[in-house]
Amino acid sequence: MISILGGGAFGTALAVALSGSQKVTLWSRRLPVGGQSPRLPGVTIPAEVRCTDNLDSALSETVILALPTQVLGGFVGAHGASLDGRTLVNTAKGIDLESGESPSGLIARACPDARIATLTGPSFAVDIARGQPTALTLACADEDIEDLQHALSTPVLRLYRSDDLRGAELGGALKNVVAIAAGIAIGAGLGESARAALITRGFAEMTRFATRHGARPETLAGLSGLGDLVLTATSTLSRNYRYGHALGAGKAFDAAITVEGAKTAQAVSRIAAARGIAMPIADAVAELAQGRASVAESILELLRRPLKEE
Ligand SMILES: NC(=O)C1=CN([C@@H]2O[C@H](COP(=O)(O)OP(=O)(O)OC[C@H]3O[C@@H](n4cnc5c(N)ncnc54)[C@H](OP(=O)(O)O)[C@@H]3O)[C@@H](O)[C@H]2O)C=CC1
Ligand SMILES: O=C(CO)COP(=O)(O)O
Repeated sequence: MISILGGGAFGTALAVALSGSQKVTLWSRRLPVGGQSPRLPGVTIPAEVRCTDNLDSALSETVILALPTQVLGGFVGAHGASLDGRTLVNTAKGIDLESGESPSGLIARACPDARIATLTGPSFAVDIARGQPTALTLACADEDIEDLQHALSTPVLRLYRSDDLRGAELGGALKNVVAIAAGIAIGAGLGESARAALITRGFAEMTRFATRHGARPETLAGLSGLGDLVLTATSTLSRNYRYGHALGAGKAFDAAITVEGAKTAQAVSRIAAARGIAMPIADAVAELAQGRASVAESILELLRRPLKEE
């Protein structure tokens, strides 16, 4: 039995995908209307999925947290007593702006006796909900998760295990920042060559930042890092990419849409400055997301950097 907390796009997609092999309860603060989540229109939640807005009645031994990073700390803080002691699977891809914590760090603080894992990697909610083949990373720092790997895998949802929780989470958080930069490049009309350069140099930044935080470089080159970067930085299905595109084109973007990379860029830029880690692309995205620079200024700033070895 699996509980999923958060009836947005990803929580709903996982509920649909896992309901073929598991009893699934989907908790959300807004119940689906006509069997559909307002965050994933066009996907009908099967009748076997129990949908509820009563949190206490929703909890089973294994709980998937499908909430955005910036609300996760408040949520687990408020419900820590009910969630602690269970297996908690994070799906958020970001860094908490207030504390600088990873999603699993936020959960560990509120639930010290929980077994905590993170599910991450290249996967648009709509692909998972439609049963299209997907490969993801399931990471946990120091506990056996083979049982969980099997419980959350399906014939079309293939989970790889990793003990590099830090690397898996940082890859997922940082790729959103680079995806915004890639969207800016196309939105501003800089061309696909510029986007390829940003993706490549962005990947170098991701690896630099993550390894300085104890991650293994090969994790960054895996599904949770490079794999998700390739998906997110090249697809108009990505909200981070579309947000960047709007920024680059000088167009408005709906503030109700979840864009993890905007606040994460600010967190990354602040942490990197404090630790002396060069992150020029994340710095530029952070400035643009706060309206503190123009696209033209940011591009000039990146191009003016001293020439160096690759
Ligand atoms: N969508 C995707 O393709 C994928 C997303 N992810 C990651 O999963 C995480 C969740 O994303 P996603 O599902 O897409 O986001 P959505 O914006 O689609 O959904 C967010 C959900 O969180 C709920 N929510 C927001 N604030 C609160 C709160 N304070 N208390 C309770 N519920 C709250 C929203 O409710 P309401 O609708 O009422 O605001 C909504 O149900 C993100 O970190 C994302 O990066 C990972 C892989 C793929
Ligand atoms: O993380 C995702 C795909 O793996 C979803 O990306 P967006 O949040 O940019 O839509």
